[in-house]
Amino acid sequence: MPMGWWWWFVDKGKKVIIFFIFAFKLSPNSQIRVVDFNQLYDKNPCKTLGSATIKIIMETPTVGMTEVPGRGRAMVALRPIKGGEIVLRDSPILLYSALPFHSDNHLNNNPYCSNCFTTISQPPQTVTCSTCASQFCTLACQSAASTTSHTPWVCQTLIRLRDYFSSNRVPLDVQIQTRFVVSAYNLAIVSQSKFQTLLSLQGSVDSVNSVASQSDVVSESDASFINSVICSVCPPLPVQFGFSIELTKVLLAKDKLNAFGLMEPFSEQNADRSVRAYGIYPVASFFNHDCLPNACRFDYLDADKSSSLNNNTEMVIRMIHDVPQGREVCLSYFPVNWKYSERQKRLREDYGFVCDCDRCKVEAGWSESDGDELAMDDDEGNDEGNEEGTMDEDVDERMEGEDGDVMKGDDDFPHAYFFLNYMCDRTNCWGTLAPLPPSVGTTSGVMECNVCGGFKKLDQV
Ligand SMILES: C[S@@+](CC[C@H](N)C(=O)[O-])C[C@H]1O[C@@H](n2cnc3c(N)ncnc32)[C@H](O)[C@@H]1O
Repeated sequence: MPMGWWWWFVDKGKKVIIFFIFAFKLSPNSQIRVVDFNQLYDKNPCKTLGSATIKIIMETPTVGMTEVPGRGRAMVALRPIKGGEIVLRDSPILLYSALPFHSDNHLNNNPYCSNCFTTISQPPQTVTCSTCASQFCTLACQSAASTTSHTPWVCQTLIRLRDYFSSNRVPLDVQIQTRFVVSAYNLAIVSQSKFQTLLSLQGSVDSVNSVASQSDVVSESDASFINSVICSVCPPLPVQFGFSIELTKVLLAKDKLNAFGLMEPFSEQNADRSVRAYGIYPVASFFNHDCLPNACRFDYLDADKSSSLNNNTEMVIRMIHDVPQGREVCLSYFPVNWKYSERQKRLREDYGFVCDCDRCKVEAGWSESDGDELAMDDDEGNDEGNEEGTMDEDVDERMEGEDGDVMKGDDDFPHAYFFLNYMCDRTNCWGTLAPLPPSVGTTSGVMECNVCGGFKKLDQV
């Protein structure tokens, strides 16, 4: 609940000065918005202040965290929520590149800012670190990074790791995990409180091991390898951070269960869009999975950064449709058109649970070929473009039957409604559609795709 105090006093008998101090014990999605500087002007004793009256609105929290047996922490609707309503804006405590180390110095191979991961395809825009040659989108971003994601320790570490990985062939997933561990230890250097937040997220080596097959748990040998590379190659970490193989393994488990994949820019020509960066979003991490989600996430990495109001790394979670109070709000951890066996495999091996959502209950009774009508693997049956096992909701997976033949009879396929209404049908997209935020009490008539960013009117859907 919000608690507020305010004081006012008269300055030389003419001006009234008011101070507000608020203390909060709120769910993380609550916001204060300064909405109107003048609205109270005529009704308020602050009249003599003219335009200095500020109205502060506390938005009622839409979701709150609770424990759900068998599912751990979960986000639940605290009141009826409309389709399109924003239930969370979350900033990352940690972002790291999903590209190999050798790509770092070449804008053609790695056209993303090393700090905020916006696309910087125009060389004149680029700012280059004079020590390690990492690229940044602006001086301001580089300057912000120097005390957060790109400290002197990271800068020196990158130089050495690029050298190391250019002369040793190491699989991409291990390079990406190494980037994560470096970012996580750097987080311990720059912010103990954020590091503790990272440690408080779901994920221990045991929890992943419990259901997953042995081949897919946080690999003991990968963790040892990454640990030894960081010990032997990187500048030493301050002793008090307790750098150890055990901590490295725990961190990798947190990453596996909680990292969100942030995708490359969408293009209809590119069926193999992959991840540009991963992010740990501490509150968004509390959303559980459902194979027919009622909310989806949007990111705006390539949004115009010229306005100081635009925080391009913020994640926005919006409702896909209305839900009643008390309903759990869930995301899908991967594109919703994946077939039953793929979804079960991913959730079991990477997230350590067996999904028994309503959709899985129905599809469990289908034959494999029924599932094929909904989703398609690549030729080897792999989950193309989504090999990192993290919450890559946006990864492209094509749904078979593009001409509209995906729908089975209603009895076999009760969730047909979801696919018709909330899945984008643009070539190579297959994102999820959610209404734009509603204006007072009404759902907006325009749907936005969380992958291609396209808009559709509800009556076109
Ligand atoms: C990103 S976390 C979600 C928040 C988590 N429940 C917590 O307590 O912090 C992912 C983990 O939540 C649990 N989880 C998510 N969706 C679930 C579901 N549908 N059924 C059971 N467990 C689920 C699994 O343990 C999974 O590894």
